[in-house]
Amino acid sequence: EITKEQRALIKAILAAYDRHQIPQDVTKKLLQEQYSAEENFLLLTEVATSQVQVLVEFTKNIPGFLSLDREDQIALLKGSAVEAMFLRSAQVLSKKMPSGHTEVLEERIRKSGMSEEFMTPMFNFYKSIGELHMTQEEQALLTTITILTPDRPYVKSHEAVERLQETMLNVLRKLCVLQHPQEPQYFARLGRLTELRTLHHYHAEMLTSWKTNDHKFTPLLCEIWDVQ
Ligand SMILES: CC(C)c1onc(-c2c(Cl)cccc2Cl)c1COc1ccc(-c2ccc3c(C(=O)O)c[nH]c3c2)cc1
Repeated sequence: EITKEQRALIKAILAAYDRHQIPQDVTKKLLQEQYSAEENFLLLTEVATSQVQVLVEFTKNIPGFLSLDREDQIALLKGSAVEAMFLRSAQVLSKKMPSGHTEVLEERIRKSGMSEEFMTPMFNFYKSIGELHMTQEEQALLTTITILTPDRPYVKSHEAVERLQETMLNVLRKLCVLQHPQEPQYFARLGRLTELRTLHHYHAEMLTSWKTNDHKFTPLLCEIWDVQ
């Protein structure tokens, strides 16, 4: 029994999630011919930069986000960007996004100069996300919940963020029961995505390994990931 307010919340978040997508002219570049490690890294950097811009716009539309302390808004974005991008790229790689050019994206990630040790956990995560068959609402809510994680570095008003996240978790819990009646454990399985945290940790090492091989990031990625 989802309340009227909760239904309005889902509608607002889903609308924002659908409205803020990477422009076609950026994702189309993934289809171009060159497949060198350098070319793949450059393309992924461009797509990631565009994805961060889209993420910032989406976050501004999360009801309640803009009423948080300004510095906390930045801390939440910086702390969640990698995890939100794992979720988004997972949706693309599990063939949910026709615009994602799934095979090409996977190929470029595998051949972008990232060390082998990150491939296995990363693609295992992609596989487990694919098996969840999340609806668009669940994807949007899960991304929102990831962004509203209170225990990110430098977040000051922990409780304010926790209250917002709790509101979203309550909605997602009810939605899962409604949308996956045959699987009462579904919401708990979504919780298993705490793997996201370990991927976040791997990612920091990935960045260092790319950096040591003199890979350049864009100013926006440097700012959000505190590199260089
Ligand atoms: C700086 C680069 C080298 C990097 O560093 N770590 C990661 C990285 C990696 Cl390699 C994996 C997971 C997370 C990150 Cl940040 C990346 C590349 O990150 C991304 C981010 C986002 C997409 C992505 C999103 C949406 C769509 C989409 C649609 O919406 O229609 C269609 N195609 C999409 C592609 C791909 C790659």
